[in-house]
This record gives sequence, structure tokens and C-alpha cells, in this order.
Amino acid sequence: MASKVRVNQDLQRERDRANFNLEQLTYIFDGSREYTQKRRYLEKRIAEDPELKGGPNYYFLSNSEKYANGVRKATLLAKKLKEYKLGDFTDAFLLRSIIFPNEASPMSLQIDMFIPGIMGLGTEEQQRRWGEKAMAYEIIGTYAQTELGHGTHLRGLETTATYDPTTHEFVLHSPTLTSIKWWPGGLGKTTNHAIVMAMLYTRGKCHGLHAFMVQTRDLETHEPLPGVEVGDIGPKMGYHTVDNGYLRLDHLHIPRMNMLMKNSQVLEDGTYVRKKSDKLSYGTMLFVRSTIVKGVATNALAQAATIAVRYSAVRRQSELKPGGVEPQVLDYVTQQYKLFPVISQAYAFSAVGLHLRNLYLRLNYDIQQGNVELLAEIHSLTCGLKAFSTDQMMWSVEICRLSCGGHGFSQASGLPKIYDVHVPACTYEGENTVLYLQCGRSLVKALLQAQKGVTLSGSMAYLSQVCDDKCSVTSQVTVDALLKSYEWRARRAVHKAARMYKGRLQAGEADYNAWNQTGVHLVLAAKAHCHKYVLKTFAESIQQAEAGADVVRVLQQLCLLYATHGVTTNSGQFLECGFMDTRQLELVNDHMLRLLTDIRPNAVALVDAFDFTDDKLCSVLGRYDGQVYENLYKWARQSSRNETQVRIFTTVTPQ
Ligand SMILES: CCCCCCCC(=O)SCCNC(=O)CCNC(=O)[C@H](O)C(C)(C)COP(=O)(O)OP(=O)(O)OC[C@H]1O[C@@H](n2cnc3c(N)ncnc32)[C@H](O)[C@@H]1OP(=O)(O)O
Ligand SMILES: Cc1cc2nc3c(=O)[nH]c(=O)nc-3n(C[C@H](O)[C@H](O)[C@H](O)COP(=O)(O)OP(=O)(O)OC[C@H]3O[C@@H](n4cnc5c(N)ncnc54)[C@H](O)[C@@H]3O)c2cc1C
Repeated sequence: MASKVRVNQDLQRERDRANFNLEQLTYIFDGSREYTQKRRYLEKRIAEDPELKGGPNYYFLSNSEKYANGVRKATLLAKKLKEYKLGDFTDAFLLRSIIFPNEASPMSLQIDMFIPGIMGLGTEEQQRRWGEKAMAYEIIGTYAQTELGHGTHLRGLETTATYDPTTHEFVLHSPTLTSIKWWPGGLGKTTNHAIVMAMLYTRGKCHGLHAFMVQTRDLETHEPLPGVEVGDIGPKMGYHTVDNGYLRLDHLHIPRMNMLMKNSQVLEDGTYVRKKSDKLSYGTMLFVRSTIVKGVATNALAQAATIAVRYSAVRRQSELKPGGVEPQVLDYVTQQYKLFPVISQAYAFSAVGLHLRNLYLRLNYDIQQGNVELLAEIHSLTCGLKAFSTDQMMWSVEICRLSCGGHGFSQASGLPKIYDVHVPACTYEGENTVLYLQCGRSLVKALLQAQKGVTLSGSMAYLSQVCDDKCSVTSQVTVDALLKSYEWRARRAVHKAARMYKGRLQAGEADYNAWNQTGVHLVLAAKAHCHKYVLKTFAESIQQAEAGADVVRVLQQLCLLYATHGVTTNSGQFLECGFMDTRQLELVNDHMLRLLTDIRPNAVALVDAFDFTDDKLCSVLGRYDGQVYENLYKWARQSSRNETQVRIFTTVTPQ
């Protein structure tokens, strides 16, 4: 970004000494040059669009005002998609991310789950009937699955959809208090349709969870329809712009053809035609999990790192050299140790997220051809990586906030907003522990199969491979050598969990209890497996990168930092398996510290390459020009509290 403004001299000096091609790194982070160009074009158009530029300062709005402003922008988003002639999914996600910088749109579920649900679970006729209206924002929908009493346990959901062959209708009902749908985004006030996940009953038999298209509000008056009670669930820790809502159904009749029937059908006479896999109904969640790694975790990590590193370059504090000038806090090694691994995580998860997107597209194609072979593997991977990436994001965003001292605690930093809007990703779309357990169980099951002679493939192939039994880390600490350590750690963790599980079975324990008692080790195995997968994917993406030697060099430094930092922060597991000894661990640790020094000259350029505009970061500390203090003072004076010197409110409220 060519800067025409007065840039803080410390920050400018940082930029002047960068020694790699920033533009090329931006293309790699974005996934392609074309995406970067489209993103920049849209960012510029939005910044100049009179209906969108400016607007109220988010930080000084009440929660209700934040929601109202969100609805205003969401309706403009729908309008701009048409006006800018943008059609496809990626464009809609991109435009939304620009119009809603670190904010969730009250209509976010429209493109996150409602449209994917129609396209993934509906027949071609149903895709035409609702998909086109949803893409045109003629109907606004959400995805209503979670209930007051159940979110994780899908087989425990209670909402019923009972088929009546005399009327060719389904009767949808919330039979209990705990069956009330609870949490769906936009359900409270914004949406007028929902994909409702309900237990399908026909001819007195339950066929499990299926998807139903339900209109919740009148398209003209927006009033709830008869048989529908909706409302907002009340204030939350974050996500203030979204009316997460509740939905209580009272014997609501919908036509038979409102069941989304791509994978299974109910015929007019009530006959149930089963699907290829009873997990295809869960397909929408699998899609969303695959988008969370890049869309949520990577995005949050990269923004938080940008803010904290830029601020650390302009913030001077304390005394390093006795009697010397106050140094940039970025020159403290402890500050580098906090922040540089976050930069490496952002680039690592970006590579994984782009890779997962391609894997999902392949799975989706296979399923269209009736081939569900990849389903189990992609389910396991998306569960593990969604949990692993969002866990890492949660901790690292908080580390970035803490690394900015007092000003990090101010909303002006933009860091609490990043945390507020992204940390729910550790819970929604599958609570992280539950997803780790899914991944851990699939790893143990795969290993047990391998021990019976089955050849493993894909991300689990390494489980049955024999490998060196001693770490090959010498004075030359390399990614390849460390990757073997990560593989060994993961393989050993899975073997340990499998031994525990089998041991309990052989001791006569019931299967469910053997799994439960092994839970802690299943989670550890899943985390080690994901950690290895991220490092391997990051390293492979660098080998395939279309970039100059300078960019490859900085990426290799970040990859090695990711690997060495991961060893030092999980050293117990690497030592425990006897694969690495304390001398080797010290070698890795020393190498990591040297990497911090090597990366220091490029730190600001590495976050500049994420290419976030000031409008996107919404941060005084992370401004591109680094003019923090004068803008903090300007920002504070906007606070409504400063409109009066003595009275609390500008208008004296009558007693
Ligand atoms: C940016 C995005 C914004 C999004 C906003 C938020 C939207 C939401 O939160 S929507 C609601 C999200 N809710 C969830 O994710 C619910 C999480 N729970 C689940 O997915 C399931 O209950 C789960 C997976 C934990 C257990 O499912 P369950 O049917 O009990 O399966 P379970 O008995 O554990 O396993 C049975 C088999 O099914 C497999 N399986 C389970 N789920 C899936 C799936 N989705 N795909 C493929 N296979 C699956 C298991 O691997 C297992 O395989 P195997 O028998 O070979 O070992
Ligand atoms: C901001 C936000 C937006 C959301 N949007 C939507 C939406 O649009 N649509 C929708 O349908 N839902 C939505 N949800 C709901 C979300 O999907 C659920 O909250 C989530 O799936 C977790 O389920 P739960 O709340 O029942 O937690 P629980 O499963 O009750 O978790 C409580 C604890 O129990 C543990 N636990 C549960 N099961 C097991 C197990 N089998 N083994 C070990 N431990 C277990 C968990 O690890 C956790 O520690 C949203 C939630 C949030 C926070």
C-alpha cells in the first residue's frame, strides 16, 4: 500500500529495511494474485461508496445500535452484491468481510449455512426454488439445529417432523421446553426462513435428523407466522451485532416438499427412502468447519498480529541500554517470543485453510457422484483442524492483546473486538473438545484397523509406518528433521490412546466406558495429529509456492519457527517418547531464539503483507501510519462520556 500519509518514523524505518517481495507474499497469503486484486478493488469501492463509507463509530454504539447498524449494512450488502454484479459464494464472503470488519452480520448464516444447506441438502428443484431466492436475498434464512437442551448431541435433538400422508404435510413441533431451538444466528428478529433440523417420523418410525425448510415470518409484515414463536436469546459475551434467537414450533404444518430431499426422501404415501450415508445430513457442518480454518482462525490471527507488531514497533518503553533512549518494545526478545510465533501460525493456518478448501471441493464432487469414501477422512480432518486452529487463535489473540499493555485493553486497539467476534468459533460448529474426540476416535479406529492388516491412506497413513526410533536433530535443526519428531509424537500419542482403549476392553469394561476413560488421551492424540498435519501442509505449500527466493526464505524461517516453537511449548511430549533428548531439545530452543533475531528485521513487513486496510482492522494501535498517540487522544474525545463535564448524561432524565 503506497503511503501518502505522515508515517511514524520508527514504522517507516522498519518498512525500509524489509528484504523480501511483500506483494508476492500477499498473493500467497490470499491464495492467488487474482484474489488479492479482487479484494483490493472491492475494498476501494466500499471505501468510496457513499452509502457505506464512514458510518457510526462501532465502539461508541450500544448493543441495540450495533445490531441496528448491522441490519443496515446487511441490507446494503445484499444491494451491493447486485450493484457490483457479484454472484458467487467467494465474492459474497469477501464483500461481507469488508462491510463487516471483525463484526458478524445479522444475516451471516445466509451465506455461512442457509444457502450451503439448500445447495448441499436440497434436490435440484429445491435449489432452484429456494437457492435462487436466497442468493438474491429475497428470503433471509438461518440454520436452526441447536436446542435449549442439546447442541452437541445431535441424536438427542427433540424437535419432531411427523409426516401426515393424508395431507402430504410434515407437522413440525417443539414437544418440550428443552426442544426449543436456541442460538441460531439471525433467528431472533432478522430472518424469515430457517433450515430446521428435526427428527423425522413417518409411519410411526423415527429416521433420525433431517433438514426442513421452514418459513418463520410473513414476507410482507415480518410478523411471526401462526405456530411460530421467535425471539432473541439476550445479551452475550460478544457477537453483539447478531440476534441469536430461539424458535418454538407449535404443530406447524409444512408441505412434504419442504423436506430437503437430496440425500433421502419421504414419498407421498409416507415411504422413507434412506440415504447413502446417514451422515450426509451433517454435510453443512462439515463444509462450515472446513471454511473456519482460513475464514476465522487465520483471519483473526493475522489481524491480531498486524496490530500488535505495528504497535510494538512504535511503542518505546523502559531502558534497554543503560542510559540509552527508550527502545521499541519490539526489540525485547520476550516481545518477539510472544508475537513472531503468531505471525508463523497465521501463515501456517492460511496454507492449511486453502488446502482444506480444495479437499472439501473434491469431497463435494465425489458425493455428487455418489462416492462417500472420503467422507470419514474429511470429517475427521475438519473436526480436528477446526478445533486446533480456533484453540490456537483464541490463545494467540489474547497474547497479542496482552502484549500491547494498557492500550491493548482499550477497544481502540481493535483486539477485544477480534476476540469477541471470533472466539465463539471454539464453541459453534461443534464444541472443540467434542470435535477433538471425534478426530481422536477416528485415529484410534484407523490404527486398530492397521494392526489387523488394513493399509491406511491419506492423513492417517503415517500411523502404520515404521520410522526412525531416534530423533535426527543435530546441530542442523531443519523442518524435515522436526517433522519426523512431530510424526513420532503423534504416532506415539495415538498408539498410547489405542493401548489404553484396548486394555480397558480386555479388562472387561464396556465399550462406551473404555472410550470415555480414554478421552483425555484421545484429545492429546488429536492435537498431536493436527499439529503434525499443519506443519507438513505448511512446509509442502512453501515447496509449491510460486515466489522468488527472498519470499521462500522468509516463509521457511516462519515454518521453522512454527516447528521449533511447537517443540519448545510441548517439550514434555517430545521428551516423553524418548525420541528427543534434552540436548536436542536445547538445540531446538537455541535455534528458535536465533530465528527470532533473523525475523526481527522483517517483522513489520511480514504483517504488512497480510494487507489489511485500516478500515478492516478498526484499530488505533494498528494504523498503517503508526500515528497512535494523537489518534488515541482523538478517539477518546469522541466518547459520549466526554460530552458533559459533570452530569453523567447530556439529557437530565426526569425522575
Ligand atoms: C463462520 C461460521 C458461523 C457458524 C455459526 C454457528 C453455526 C452452528 O453452530 S450450527 C450447529 C453446529 N453443531 C454441531 O456441530 C453439533 C456437533 N455434534 C456433532 O456433529 C455430532 O453430534 C458428533 C459428530 C459429535 C457425534 O455425532 P453422532 O451422530 O453421535 O456420531 P458418533 O456416534 O459420534 O459417530 C458415529 C459415526 O459417525 C461419524 N460421523 C459423525 N459425524 C459425522 C459427519 N459430520 N460426517 C461424517 N461422519 C460423521 C463418526 O466419525 C462415527 O464414524 P465411525 O462409526 O466410523 O466411527
Ligand atoms: C455465537 C454462537 C453462534 C451459534 N450459532 C448457531 C447457529 O447458527 N445454529 C445452531 O444450530 N447452533 C448455533 N450455535 C450453537 C452451537 O452450535 C452449540 O453451542 C455447540 O454445538 C455446542 O453445543 P452445546 O452448547 O450443547 O455445548 P455442550 O455440548 O453442552 O458443551 C458443554 C460441555 O460438555 C462437553 N461435552 C459435550 N458432549 C461431550 C462428549 N460427547 N464428550 C465429552 N465432552 C462433552 C463439552 O466439551 C463442553 O465442555 C451457536 C453458538 C454460539 C456460541
